[in-house]
Amino acid sequence: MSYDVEEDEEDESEVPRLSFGNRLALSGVLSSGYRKLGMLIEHLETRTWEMQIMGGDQRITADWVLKEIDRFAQGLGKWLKVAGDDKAEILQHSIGSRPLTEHKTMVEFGSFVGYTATRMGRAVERSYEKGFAEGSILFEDSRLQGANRITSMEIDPVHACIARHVLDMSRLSHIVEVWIGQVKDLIPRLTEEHGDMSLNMVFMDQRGTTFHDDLSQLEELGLMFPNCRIVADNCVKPGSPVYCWHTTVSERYKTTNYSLNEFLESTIEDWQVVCDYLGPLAGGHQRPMPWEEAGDGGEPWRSYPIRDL
Ligand SMILES: C[S@@+](CC[C@H](N)C(=O)[O-])C[C@H]1O[C@@H](n2cnc3c(N)ncnc32)[C@H](O)[C@@H]1O
Repeated sequence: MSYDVEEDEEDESEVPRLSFGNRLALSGVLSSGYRKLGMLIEHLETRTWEMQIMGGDQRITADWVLKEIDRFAQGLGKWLKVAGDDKAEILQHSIGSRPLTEHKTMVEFGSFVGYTATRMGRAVERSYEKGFAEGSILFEDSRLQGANRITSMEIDPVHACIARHVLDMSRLSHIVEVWIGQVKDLIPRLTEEHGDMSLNMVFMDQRGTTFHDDLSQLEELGLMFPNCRIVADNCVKPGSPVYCWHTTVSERYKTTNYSLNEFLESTIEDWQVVCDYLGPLAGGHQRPMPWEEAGDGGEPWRSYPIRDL
């Protein structure tokens, strides 16, 4: 198909030639990963439009958006690296187990398309509805007086824009905010915006090899309230060995390592590591990092048998 602009006889050299034929229009510029995300948005927009013309506007909810993303991901070549299926169950339970006391917030590291951000936002919204109906949550508390209840951090601006759009579609933008940047640079902003000990839930889903550094920054800045729940995904695939070692041996954490299947992949095993932070004064001395403990003559720490944790 060609979209050549008709040639203008007066000034031929100045006429821009817009042609898909010569591949000017983005093809080759977008990676296949981004193209798949474009297809996801197209799927969601088309399904939304279909619902609207059928008069089902009120059925477009966060749960519906999550189901549509699941449906899209089941298509051939459309798998998405999101925490769905069994992984979502653990996350959902963790959110439900943390009370929404005033001035407590939750954070996600790695938004991607906003799938878990939507799940977390919906879980919080459900708690508001329940708490407001029972009278245990005041309406003003539910909005934290203007501040968001969940912050999701994302390094890739394209992913961040998609996540914001998905949250808008799910009508959860008043609960979840997406911040663009690297987790390590954005963590200090949590202290500025929400204050010390403001976190009661953390979902780690960025890059496994940085989990332990990001966790120690949270500890150093005193951001986690005692009993803060930390759920870390993809701990075996691609893997976060130092984080698994630290959370398992440190006396500051009560940790359970769950073995489960990857989203929509019944033959691929992965771990979600769930810890409760017991507070800065918990336990005796802090154990050194594995490479410090192994020393020069010791067994290289990389050969530490992760399955013995
Ligand atoms: C596995 S995906 C997150 C999936 C999402 N939590 C879900 O389940 O719907 C990982 C995301 O983390 C982002 N990411 C990786 N390293 C990061 C970092 N250091 N800071 C912020 N985002 C990061 C990636 O761009 C990617 O979008």
